[in-house]
Amino acid sequence: QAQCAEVPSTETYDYIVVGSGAGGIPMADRLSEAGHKVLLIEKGPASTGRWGGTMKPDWLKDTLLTRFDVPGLCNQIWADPTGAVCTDVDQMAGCMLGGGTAVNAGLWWKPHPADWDVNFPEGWRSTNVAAATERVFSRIPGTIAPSMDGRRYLSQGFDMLGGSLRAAGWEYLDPPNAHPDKKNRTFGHSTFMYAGGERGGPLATYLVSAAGRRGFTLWMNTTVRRVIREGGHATGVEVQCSSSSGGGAGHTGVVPLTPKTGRVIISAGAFGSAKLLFRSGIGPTDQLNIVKNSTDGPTMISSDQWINLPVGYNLNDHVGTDVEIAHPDVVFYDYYGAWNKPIATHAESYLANRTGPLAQAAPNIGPIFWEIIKGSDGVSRHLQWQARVEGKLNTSMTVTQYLGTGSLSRGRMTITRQLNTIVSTPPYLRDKYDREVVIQGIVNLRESLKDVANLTWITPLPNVTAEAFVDSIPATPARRCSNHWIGTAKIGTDDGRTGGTSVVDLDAKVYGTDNIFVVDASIFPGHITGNPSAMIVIAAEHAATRILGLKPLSEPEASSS
Ligand SMILES: Cc1cc2nc3c(=O)[nH]c(=O)nc-3n(C[C@H](O)[C@H](O)[C@H](O)COP(=O)(O)OP(=O)(O)OC[C@H]3O[C@@H](n4cnc5c(N)ncnc54)[C@H](O)[C@@H]3O)c2cc1C
Repeated sequence: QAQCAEVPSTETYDYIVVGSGAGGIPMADRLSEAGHKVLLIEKGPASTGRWGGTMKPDWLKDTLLTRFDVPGLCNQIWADPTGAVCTDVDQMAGCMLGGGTAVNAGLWWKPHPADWDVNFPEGWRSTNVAAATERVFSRIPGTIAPSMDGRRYLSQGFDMLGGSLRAAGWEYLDPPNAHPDKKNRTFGHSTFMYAGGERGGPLATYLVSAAGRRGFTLWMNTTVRRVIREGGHATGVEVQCSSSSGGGAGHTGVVPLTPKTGRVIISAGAFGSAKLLFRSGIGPTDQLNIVKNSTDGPTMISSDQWINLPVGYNLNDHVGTDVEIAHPDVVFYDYYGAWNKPIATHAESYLANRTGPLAQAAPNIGPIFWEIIKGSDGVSRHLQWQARVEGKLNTSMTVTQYLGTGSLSRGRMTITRQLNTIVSTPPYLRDKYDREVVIQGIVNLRESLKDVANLTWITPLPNVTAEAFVDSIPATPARRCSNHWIGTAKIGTDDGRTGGTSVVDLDAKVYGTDNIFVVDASIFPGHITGNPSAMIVIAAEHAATRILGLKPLSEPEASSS
């Protein structure tokens, strides 16, 4: 049994960052870089080998690598999520060091300007975040050729589908991240955050520089139960050893902030951050009452101190719509089988040089292609299509359509008495023009592929209309989820306490508080073109600059609370 250490009550921190995902790691790095004393608290265990992770198949056992390091094993999260994912969330979410960036497929996109400009407020537009974007892509450039010999393996699916799109007039981008503004009838190889043939990303960059600083402390296996506050001022956080984190050593007790000037940054993900706000008495009254009636009741802040904000509303995810095609040129590779029994020469070349199919993401992802379609409401909507070589046949490709920027549907997450979060209102296709664009995207893809010799449509079948097909798939997370959850603590100038929709202000500070911030996917007001992790890291970089620029609390602040 791992030990559970008491928190030393005399040690205080300038910043406590809760959650080590795409938002939390870069935030903790920037704050420590500025000379502050920073504590990063992660509820899950170590993931990649560098940080002491241990989960691995036999063929990695004599190496430092874990399953999270090897791109070709990223899909194991679907076969065996135990110990790596959150057990208090009804969706797939990484609960370990790195959060989603430890378990995801590593797709890594420089945002289209509209990803900021359509939904984010002034101060967070594409021109405002240009410096943050630069910084992120200089630290994590991403690659379209992850194998260390620069070769792309298993490219039959890419060649067939990419070649067909090209023949239909779609433009090839080399590479896509050199042209982030070109998202209309374009395609390219997938860009991954991988580096050196391994996962890379925030765990291999920002966390490494943070960990090298004396003022930085990392606790894993430690869950933050609540932010302790007096009115709108946080004084510390209450932590407990995580029960579900594979037995690593954690901490229990109350961690104090540096008196007066200390700050808490909540970066626990779209579900985790909302949950922590609820448990800290911040959110809609119906949700806070559920917490009050749970095991948290006795320690919950009294109801006269509750801050009524629309936490949990504005939930969004890309609506995923899968189509399946088959072509005799396409060759399936058994990435799932590579867990127990990788092809020997592929395991050898990966271990020796980080080359070959196992240096690439499962299950052979790409091409990625984009289209912008205007709904009859006049709103342009961005579609990203993501192909992978798997499906009903050995020659199948499944292609997922994500509806992103411009989508108007929203849902809601709520909490249960057992303190689990649930998607109580799925955000998918509630807006009729969102549905119209999803359908039109499929019509357009069929049209683009109609002259491809020997290509067969498996789903939808040729005699099914795109409309009937889209309507036949339930608008539920089980069928439409893309694992790109955002929006539960929206950023904006319309203060949610007085009828507005926003939970945090332009500095990512929770309305009604003077030192509690939320920085992660939760603050995104609306969805974006592609997979979100790079944009979340950019948002964290930008938020860090803004937060570091705030006056210390001991000095009077013009716009506080
Ligand atoms: C299977 C999967 C595949 C994906 N593929 C891609 C992809 O290829 N490309 C891409 O861009 N995006 C992908 N995503 C999405 C992306 O990973 C997430 O959008 C991103 O990681 C979210 O960042 P975040 O900082 O908001 O939260 P997270 O990365 O989820 O981090 C939150 C962290 O907080 C911790 N935490 C939560 N509550 C507490 C608490 N109370 N106390 C302490 N710690 C806490 C969690 O354990 C977690 O580590 C994928 C997601 C999944 C699940």
